[in-house]
Amino acid sequence: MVTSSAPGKVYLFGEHAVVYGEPAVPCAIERRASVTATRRDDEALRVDAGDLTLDGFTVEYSGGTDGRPDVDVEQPLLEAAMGYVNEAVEQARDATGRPEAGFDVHIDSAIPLGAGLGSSAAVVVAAIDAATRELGVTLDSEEIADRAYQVEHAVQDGEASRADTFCSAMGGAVRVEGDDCRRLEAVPNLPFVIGYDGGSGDTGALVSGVRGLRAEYDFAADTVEAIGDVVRRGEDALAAADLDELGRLMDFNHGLLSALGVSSRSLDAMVWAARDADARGAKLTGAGGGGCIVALDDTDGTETALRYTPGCEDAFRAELDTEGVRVEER
Ligand SMILES: Nc1ncnc2c1ncn2[C@@H]1O[C@H](COP(=O)(O)OP(=O)(O)OP(=O)(O)O)[C@@H](O)[C@H]1O
Ligand SMILES: C[C@@](O)(CCO)CC(=O)[O-]
Ligand SMILES: [Mg+2]
Repeated sequence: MVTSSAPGKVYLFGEHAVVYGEPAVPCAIERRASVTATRRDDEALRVDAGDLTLDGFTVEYSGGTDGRPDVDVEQPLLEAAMGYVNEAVEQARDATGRPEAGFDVHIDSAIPLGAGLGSSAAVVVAAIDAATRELGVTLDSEEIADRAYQVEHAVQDGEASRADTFCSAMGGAVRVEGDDCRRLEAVPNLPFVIGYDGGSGDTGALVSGVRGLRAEYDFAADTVEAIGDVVRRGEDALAAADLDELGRLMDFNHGLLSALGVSSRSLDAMVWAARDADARGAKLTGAGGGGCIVALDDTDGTETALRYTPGCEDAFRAELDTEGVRVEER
């Protein structure tokens, strides 16, 4: 039995545009998904994902395909929900040359699902690490990041960047531009405050929406490029530890994401609550549609304001997590 964990993330800048080759800067946060993998005697995969729906469910895959959950969930919904774990186990089998290996997988996560905090990447990264170690193979973080990216790419129908998975595997603040992924060193203290509307967005559908707009309208393609420009300016502000400029650029980034149709009423309400509370800046994080915003504020103002904002279900401070994937127990 091996338990590994990996962090979620917020985007300081650049989600969506990163899918089209613009740079992005995601930052790992101290909220983790833990995955325990235990080798089985047969080839089956049994997944126990207590956080997956309101009640959670357990599903057993015999030979990887025809499993049924122990609650009444429709097959397409089940496949959508199980896709990430299934593919992560396939990657572990491939990496170890053990296509027949069966596992009991238990997932325990403090990252809300589909809310822009990278729950899918964290689960996939932790699952690949735990399952490969359980088979006696230790992959380095870069290989885990790469294999986790293959999973997101497959499950999201080819609509994924390396950003979430690289950030979760490596930890810290990272910069991703196409296949070029690196950790940013000497990052200033970033006072992140997160607002969560209790909802979620469908990453694949939101990415497809942006792809469609970009193909249809030149100005939407220009908007994607403008996000890239914001990120490049943001990197300078980050290097200069200029939090006011970072905040202004986050505000701008939110406006551009909003133009691309990936914000929502509650995300906008939380962004405005943060701005009214004198946050240095605020934007949605991740795919959008619902879920979380991230603000920069070193005072308690934004957190307090978010608590009183209709539509905001939870507000909390998030520390940068400098550690990526790690073993918790074996
Ligand atoms: N605790 C969990 N247990 C099992 N599966 C999980 C868990 N957390 C996330 N997942 C998988 O990840 C999916 C959500 O991924 P999705 O990419 O839509 O959102 P996200 O990663 O949270 O947000 P974003 O990609 O915008 O940062 C879930 O539907 C599920 O398949
Ligand atoms: C929307 C997106 O840019 C971030 C989702 O967290 C998609 C991706 O990069 O794969
Ligand atoms: Mg995701």
